Amino acid sequence: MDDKLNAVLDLYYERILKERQEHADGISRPASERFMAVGPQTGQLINILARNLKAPTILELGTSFGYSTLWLAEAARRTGGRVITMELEREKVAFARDMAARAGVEEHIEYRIGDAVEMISELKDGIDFVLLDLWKNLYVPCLEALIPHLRSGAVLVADNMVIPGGEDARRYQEFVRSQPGILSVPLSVGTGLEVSRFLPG
Ligand SMILES: C[S@@+](CC[C@H](N)C(=O)[O-])C[C@H]1O[C@@H](n2cnc3c(N)ncnc32)[C@H](O)[C@@H]1O
Repeated sequence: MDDKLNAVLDLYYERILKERQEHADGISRPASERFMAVGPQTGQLINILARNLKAPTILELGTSFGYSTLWLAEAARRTGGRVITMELEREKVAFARDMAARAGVEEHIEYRIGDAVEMISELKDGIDFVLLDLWKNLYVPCLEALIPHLRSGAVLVADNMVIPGGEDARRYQEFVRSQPGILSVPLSVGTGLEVSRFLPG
């Protein structure tokens, strides 16, 4: 991490803490205004995992305001890879773009606006790393759409397995663990992750 990127991550972190405090105080905001960001531990973990890959194509499902994108973009910059990130809300993406430019990593990120489930099927490239962090009922349909695009050795990280957790998270864990060629474990980092690797054959 360089100073420029760290400074932007710190700005996000202030916002993340504020949002958590508002939640604890019972203040509710519409989803369109909420960052719902992964937090620094998960950010660091996805950066470590993605940095271990050679020139990876990294796919992020659920950009929101672009916090996790920065951790992934830093890994892309180091490895000669790139990040494709998908988000429904155009205004969030505009903010994410500005912050990535401030952090100096914008050239490593391609933003795609729309429904990720539909856009996955249009992917032309093989995918080496995936962060699943959109609405939880979409994790299973996203994985179904993703499997034909995964390169051997691809790593998948799914967020929010424990907080908020629930039926959708359990369904995803059962589904990913039952897929041929996928090894998968839960990890108690951040709000609870499922980390999986695609190793067919
Ligand atoms: C938990 S937030 C992502 C947080 C982000 N990964 C971070 O750590 O900064 C989930 C985001 O997924 C987006 N989303 C929900 N359904 C989607 C869909 N079908 N396609 C694309 N994005 C979607 C929401 O608009 C929301 O911004």
